[in-house]
Amino acid sequence: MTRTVIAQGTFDILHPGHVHYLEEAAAMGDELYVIVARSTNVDHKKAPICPATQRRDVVAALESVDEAVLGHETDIFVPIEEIGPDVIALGHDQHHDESRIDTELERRGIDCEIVRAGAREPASGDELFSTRLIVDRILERRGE
Ligand SMILES: Cc1cc2nc3c(=O)[nH]c(=O)nc-3n(C[C@H](O)[C@H](O)[C@H](O)COP(=O)(O)O)c2cc1C
Ligand SMILES: Nc1ncnc2c1ncn2[C@@H]1O[C@H](COP(=O)(O)OP(=O)(O)OP(=O)(O)O)[C@@H](O)[C@H]1O
Repeated sequence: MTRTVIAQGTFDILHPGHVHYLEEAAAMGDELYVIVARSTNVDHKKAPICPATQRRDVVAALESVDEAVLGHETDIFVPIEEIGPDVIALGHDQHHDESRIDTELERRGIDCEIVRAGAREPASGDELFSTRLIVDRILERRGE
């Protein structure tokens, strides 16, 4: 019986933190689907720089990822219903409330575990494991 895992996020400018999260998510099952957030749904921080199609394509190229899909425009549970995962892997710092997701999964009759992944060990030297920090450094170095 194949154990299907779903991971999700913005994945704007890919970095080792993303790779770590997706490798951890992949290790939770046999196949990993990644839902890439639509730019319009990223409302809890600055909008992504790269379009969703580009962000999906880069995530899809990662070895740990079996399939990357564009998220639904308005109902984030549609891809969950379509894929029917055994596990939803949340990122170590993702703002989602597990109990709220759990309640909605139950309401929709979706039987699926929610597991939070761990953080990548802190960056060493001048490595940046955060899209926001990468953008900040670009602005700083390019003199904006
Ligand atoms: C269970 C689940 C399903 C999601 N499905 C979608 C979706 O269908 N469409 C979408 O645009 N975003 C989807 N998202 C992503 C959220 O919209 C949110 O933007 C994303 O979690 C951003 O997290 P980040 O700040 O870690 O990048 C989903 C998130 C979760 C937890
Ligand atoms: N350093 C990290 N260690 C482990 N997981 C990470 C790390 N950075 C991001 N992730 C995970 O990758 C997923 C997508 O995160 P997101 O696209 O928001 O990247 P981000 O670098 O955290 O963005 P930002 O820095 O702009 O908030 C989330 O589940 C997040 O928890």
